[in-house]
Amino acid sequence: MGNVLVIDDDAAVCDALSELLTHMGHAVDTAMRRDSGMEKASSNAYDVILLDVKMPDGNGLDLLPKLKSQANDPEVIIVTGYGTASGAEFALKNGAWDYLEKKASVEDLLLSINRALQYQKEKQGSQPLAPVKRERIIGSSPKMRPCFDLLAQAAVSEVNVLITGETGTGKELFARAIHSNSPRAAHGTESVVPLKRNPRAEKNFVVVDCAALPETLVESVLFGHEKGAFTGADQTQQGLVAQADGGTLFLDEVGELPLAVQKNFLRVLQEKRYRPVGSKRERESNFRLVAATHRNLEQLQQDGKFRQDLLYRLRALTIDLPPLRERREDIKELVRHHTARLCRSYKMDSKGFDPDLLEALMAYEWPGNVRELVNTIDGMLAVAGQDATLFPKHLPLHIRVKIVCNAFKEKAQTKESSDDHEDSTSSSDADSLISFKEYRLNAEKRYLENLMDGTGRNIAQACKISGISRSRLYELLTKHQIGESEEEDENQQTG
Ligand SMILES: Nc1ncnc2c1ncn2[C@@H]1O[C@H](COP(=O)(O)OP(=O)(O)OP(=O)(O)O)[C@@H](O)[C@H]1O
Repeated sequence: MGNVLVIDDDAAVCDALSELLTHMGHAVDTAMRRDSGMEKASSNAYDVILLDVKMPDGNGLDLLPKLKSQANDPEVIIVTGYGTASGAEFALKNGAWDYLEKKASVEDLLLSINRALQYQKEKQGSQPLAPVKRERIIGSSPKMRPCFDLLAQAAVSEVNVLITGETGTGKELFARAIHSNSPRAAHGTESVVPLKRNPRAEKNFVVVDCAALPETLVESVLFGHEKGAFTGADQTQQGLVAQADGGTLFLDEVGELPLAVQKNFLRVLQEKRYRPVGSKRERESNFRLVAATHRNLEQLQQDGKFRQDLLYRLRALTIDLPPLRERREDIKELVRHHTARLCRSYKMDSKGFDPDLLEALMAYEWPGNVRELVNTIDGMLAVAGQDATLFPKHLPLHIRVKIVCNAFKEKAQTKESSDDHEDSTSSSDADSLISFKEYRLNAEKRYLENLMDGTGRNIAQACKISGISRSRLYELLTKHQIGESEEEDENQQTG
């Protein structure tokens, strides 16, 4: 029998589930708030947790990654009165066992609980997977944990793996780690074709950048060609599929593979046989496939740009890497790791970090994810030179401006919501309310002041960031009596 925790703010639901599950022989605890639920989950090893979504102290779904990162990895079943497709997607992507509506039948709920308990029992009895070599992959946040679990599973099996995630989230890093943790790396041989033909090939991990394949040469690059197969083919050439024999073929940006090639490649994937261009004979290649994309392959398939049968084949095991903004806890470790690495490679002394800088890096959204962070550190090291400590002033201007503007927006939002709150609680304050026009003017002035401070009063930069034309910006600055930099003034007068 299992240990179950019910987190639900409705006392009647807690009582009914507690009675039902206790009657079935399970040990049941209940919590009516998120914080007390989290406290209980941290100090007890539950097998299954039933989690409500709308709680008085916040959204229950936000607890999911933390609950899943508990040492015993409990199964979490979301039981909500307000089911939505996006809620269900979020829940499943974050490791929930199931997503049920409160109006579901008791039988459905019990079935889900029993299956989760059975899975937990079998998991406890099975051999744990050997820990994987992390290589240079940094990340200990709850969002990264399921990714490392899947990496471990992928390393010990031969299934095709699809790695998804925004640009710069570490897809290639994961693909390399799957290969180097697999038996294929241990038995790896040097590629027969000189590595300079494919600088990203190491041992028998072979990278195919589908976005960079010239359309007319795709087949030849992948499958090779015979001498004289086409104009310019003055010697027989081995393709990347042949190079990956005995190893791993990494199809990066697989969404860009031309439709015509997708059909051929599917056959190669199924049969592990290919025919070089101009050859009558088929050859064998025992490669293992790992593919990656930042695009939505399902959408591409619906738009007729990606074959459904290939999609089904590719995603036997999918690892979805989270964007950096969803795992900000990892930023400090990433900064330390990459700064130390870059300093070593530039033969520089290592750097210290001003606490304000780390805070600023944690506050930024990082649309280019870890790659953008690494490039930013690289740029900061160049600007800092021999300075022993990195400060926010070493950050690129566009990042400093974004951080300042975001902070301002947040402040404005907090103020707005506290104003709303005051409106709803106090009608006697009506005298102090201002017109919408006045409110908008104040907000406009605050935005401009912030923009000018953030850009160091640089008009060109301010226009670029705000999207406001130069003449309109001058007009607004004059209206609100805000000064721009003298240098810009002079340029304007002489220009
Ligand atoms: N978890 C991580 N730990 C340490 N470094 C990372 C991590 N994720 C990404 N990086 C670094 O970020 C950069 C980009 O990583 P990578 O090329 O693997 O991303 P990607 O998702 O394949 O990008 P793209 O979709 O643009 O090809 C590399 O310098 C890599 O070392």
